[in-house]
This record gives sequence, structure tokens and C-alpha cells, in this order.
Amino acid sequence: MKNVEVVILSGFLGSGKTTLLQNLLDQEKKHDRKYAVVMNEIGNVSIDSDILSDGTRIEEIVNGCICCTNKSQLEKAILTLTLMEQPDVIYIESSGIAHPMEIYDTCLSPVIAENIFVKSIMTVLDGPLWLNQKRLSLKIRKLLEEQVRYADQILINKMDLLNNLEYEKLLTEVNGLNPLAVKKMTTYSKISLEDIAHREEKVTVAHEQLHVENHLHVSSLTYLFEEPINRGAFMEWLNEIPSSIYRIKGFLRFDNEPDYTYLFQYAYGVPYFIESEINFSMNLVMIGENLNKETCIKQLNGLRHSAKKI
Ligand SMILES: Nc1nc2c(ncn2[C@@H]2O[C@H](COP(=O)(O)OP(=O)(O)OP(=O)(O)O)[C@@H](O)[C@H]2O)c(=O)[nH]1
Repeated sequence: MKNVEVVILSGFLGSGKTTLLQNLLDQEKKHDRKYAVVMNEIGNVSIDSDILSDGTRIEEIVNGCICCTNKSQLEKAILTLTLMEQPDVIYIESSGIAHPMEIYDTCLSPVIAENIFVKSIMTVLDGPLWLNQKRLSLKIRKLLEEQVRYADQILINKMDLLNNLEYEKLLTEVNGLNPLAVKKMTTYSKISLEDIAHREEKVTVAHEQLHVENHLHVSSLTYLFEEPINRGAFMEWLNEIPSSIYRIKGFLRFDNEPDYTYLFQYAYGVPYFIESEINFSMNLVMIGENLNKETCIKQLNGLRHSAKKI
């Protein structure tokens, strides 16, 4: 059996991992290479796999972080893909709170290690978030550092939102943590396949075990809207949510244009709406620290009644 390349995509919630994955898969397609994806989500619904749904072979691991509770599922997913698909490459998109070394460790499991080799651990770093770390808890800040420290390659992403001075400051800090990794400035995680840095050492590095999910009370809530909602009321709600809600993603329809479906993305206060060609169910996944699910559900229930009846 051939030795399958594995590329681990790491990086905090909303940093640009799925954007990177989409870019890389587009290029793999052009190079006529066979690829497969393991996708891990903290929530119980995978919005990201809907975004990719163009026939890509995906093994989804939902409802928990692969580095904490689902290591055996990751092992099984890689084994299934290598045996059944025999791809040239498997991309593992880890959940935003995963420690890259935990995933790397799993890839060294005797059950799968002889059929794969880890080509690279790539960490996508959210530039603006890095510079605004003060508002994050200490444990999350520690995790951001670890994701940088153990990468072979670091994409300093969202460069469109940084000025030169901010970039210089960030680069100095990142170099201090991981001088050896290859660094690249990116906007929308744009990097060419040829530029993926190859991993040098093959041994596991000792690292701190950071099972953030367990210690930090990072949790998720999935909410389903059955009917289109009012956009104004939704935006008002969004302006009021606490900063401990780091990430929201999902699909939405609004009462003034009920035939249009939008992919909604929200990372650290910045909302994005992208028109979707497929009418996905209106699932909204929210991820945050100490998420008050009861309050969120109550507020989202309120939005149901905000829509004009169509
Ligand atoms: N302005 C700006 N936005 C970006 C950039 N890269 C990604 N985004 C946006 O940031 C949001 C999150 O990007 P994703 O690629 O979904 O991030 P992720 O790391 O996969 O998120 P999780 O899976 O939740 O951890 C999306 O709305 C992207 O379009 C960038 O370079 N600049």
C-alpha cells in the first residue's frame, strides 16, 4: 500500500482553517491528485463539511475535540480513508481548540503509522486576534501559543486587517516562540501547494497536555430556525452577545428575501454573510467559553417571532 501524506491544519476558532482547506483542495483537484479530509467540529453539526460538499470524501468527527476525547475516532477515520480510498493526501482539519501535537501523536499510532507520513503541521494564526489576546482567558492564550510553538509552518492570516507595525510586532512574538517554523503572511489563507513546508523531525516532541475543552468549559450550542428570521433583529442580537462567544457559523434565511440562503460566519465580533447556492437547513452553531445555553436559546427563540409572516 502507498504511503499517504497527511497534512494537519491547526489554528484557533475562526482563524481561517476551512478557507485554507478549500484553497488547498482546489489546487489538489487541478493537480489531479486524490484527496480526502478528516474534519473535526466541537458542535454536533458540521457546517464546514457543507461548505466543502462537492464530492470531497470527508470523515466527520463531531461533538467534541479530536485531541481530547475522540482520538480513537481519529485513528479509525484515518484508517478507513487509507484502506478504502487510498488517497495521495489526507487533510485533517482539527477543531479550533485542538493541540496539534495530540493529533500528531495519534498519527503515530501503530495501527496507522506504517501507512501514512505526516508531511506538515500547519497552523493558521488569526493576526488581529493574536494582537488582541488580552481579552482571552489565560488558558486560551496558552493554547494559541502552543499551536504556534508546534507548527512546521505558520500562516499569519488576515493580513488585510493588519498594518505593517502590527505585523512586525506579531512576527517578533511568533519568531520568539517558534524560530524554526516557516512563516507566511496570508490573506484568506492563500498559499500554493508547492509552498507547504515539509516536516523535519519524526519524533514526538514533549508538550504540555492542553485539553482545553475539558478545562476551559468551551462548549457549543446548535440551534435550528425553521422559518426565515428578521435580519435587523438578528443583527441587534449579534451586537449584544458577550465576547466569550468566539465563533458562530451556520445558514440563515431572512424574511425580506426568503428564497436566499446565506452562509453566516462570525469570528470575534466580525460577521460575514455569503450567499449559498444550496438551501441548507438553518442551523446555527455557536461556540464559546462558559456559554450560557439557556439564555442563548431564549434569545434565539425571540428571533423566531421577529420575522414578518410571509
Ligand atoms: N478579513 C479576512 N477574513 C478572513 C480571512 N481568512 C478567513 N477569513 C474569514 O474568517 C471567517 C472564518 O474562517 P474559517 O476558514 O471558517 O475559519 P476556521 O478556522 O475554519 O473556523 P473554525 O472551523 O470555526 O475553527 C470566515 O468568514 C472567513 O471568510 C482573511 O485573511 N481576512
